[in-house]
Amino acid sequence: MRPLQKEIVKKLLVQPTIDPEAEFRKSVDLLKGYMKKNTFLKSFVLGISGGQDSTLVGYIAQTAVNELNEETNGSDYKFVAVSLPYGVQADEDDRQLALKFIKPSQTVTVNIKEAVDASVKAVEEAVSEKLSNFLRGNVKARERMKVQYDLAGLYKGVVLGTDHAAEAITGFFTKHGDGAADIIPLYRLNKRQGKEILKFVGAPERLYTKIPTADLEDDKPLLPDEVALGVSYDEIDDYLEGKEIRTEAAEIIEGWYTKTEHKRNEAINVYDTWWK
Ligand SMILES: NC(=O)c1ccc[n+]([C@@H]2O[C@H](COP(=O)([O-])OP(=O)(O)OC[C@H]3O[C@@H](n4cnc5c(N)ncnc54)[C@H](O)[C@@H]3O)[C@@H](O)[C@H]2O)c1
Ligand SMILES: Nc1ncnc2c1ncn2[C@@H]1O[C@H](COP(=O)(O)O)[C@@H](O)[C@H]1O
Ligand SMILES: O=P(O)(O)OP(=O)(O)O
Ligand SMILES: [Mg+2]
Repeated sequence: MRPLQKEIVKKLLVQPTIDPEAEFRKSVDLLKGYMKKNTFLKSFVLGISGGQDSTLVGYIAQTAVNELNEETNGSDYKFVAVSLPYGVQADEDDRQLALKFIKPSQTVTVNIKEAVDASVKAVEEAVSEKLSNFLRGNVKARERMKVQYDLAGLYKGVVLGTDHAAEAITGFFTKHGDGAADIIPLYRLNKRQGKEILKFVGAPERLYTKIPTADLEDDKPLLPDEVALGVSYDEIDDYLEGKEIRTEAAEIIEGWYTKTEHKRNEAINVYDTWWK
């Protein structure tokens, strides 16, 4: 293994192979255990995009809620699935399929378009400059984060995140946007391991064979993550499993990893040395 690869694999805790049933149970039990320990909490909140990762975390959350309600002979716990389109979402049918599969306790839809456009307009007017489509994309991700925290406050909940090893390694998330959450049940898994679990729980194939997209840029609708990153998830997954991959691909991954180190750390203070 390359020296940095060794370090990354150790840090991100990815196993070369998984038992999907055991890993599914681990994530469900994490959520249940956290609720039992923090008795004030009664709900999980998560944005459902119609993509692979939110389908999986949503299903894990609903399973945890169903089991908690069964075990307590009640209906106190709920999973709040949040649809957060910017205007009309191109892959809305996938979101509907994901919701049909998850069967969430509650669904909330908040169209973020007005809030995002108002925020962008205020900043542009203040600085007399335009924000690029890329920067506007990050405003969308942060607005989605804000709405999820509004709902968590309202429903005595925690916000779930979909970050996993294949996103963490590349820093492929908006800082304090989709990167902000209270619990991240997929941490330790790569992209193909998430697929394996979705297959195990019987999710519609379309949702785990779908091309991953952040879908944030107005001028590049449904832009595949792999195009934005310049490397495939297959290669990222192989790298995370400790396998040898093309040198060019390894260099791209390590370039993202190094550039985004700040996203995997708390805000920098005088005692920090990792950045030196
Ligand atoms: N279409 C797409 O696929 C698409 C579009 C937009 C964003 N994204 C995703 O969102 C991510 C967001 O982009 P981003 O990373 O440019 O924005 P970001 O807002 O997540 O991170 C950039 C911010 O981090 C801080 N920062 C940058 N370098 C730093 C450093 N060395 N030390 C400390 N702080 C630092 C700065 O505040 C900077 O504005 C992209 O990498 C991608 O994952 C995807
Ligand atoms: N359109 C969306 N509606 C609800 N939630 C969304 C939407 N787009 C993204 N999300 C949430 O953000 C994460 C990260 O998405 P990436 O595709 O990995 O960038 C996603 O899992 C949803 O929870
Ligand atoms: O986070 P999601 O659910 O949007 O999945 P993907 O990253 O595969 O688009
Ligand atoms: Mg997505």
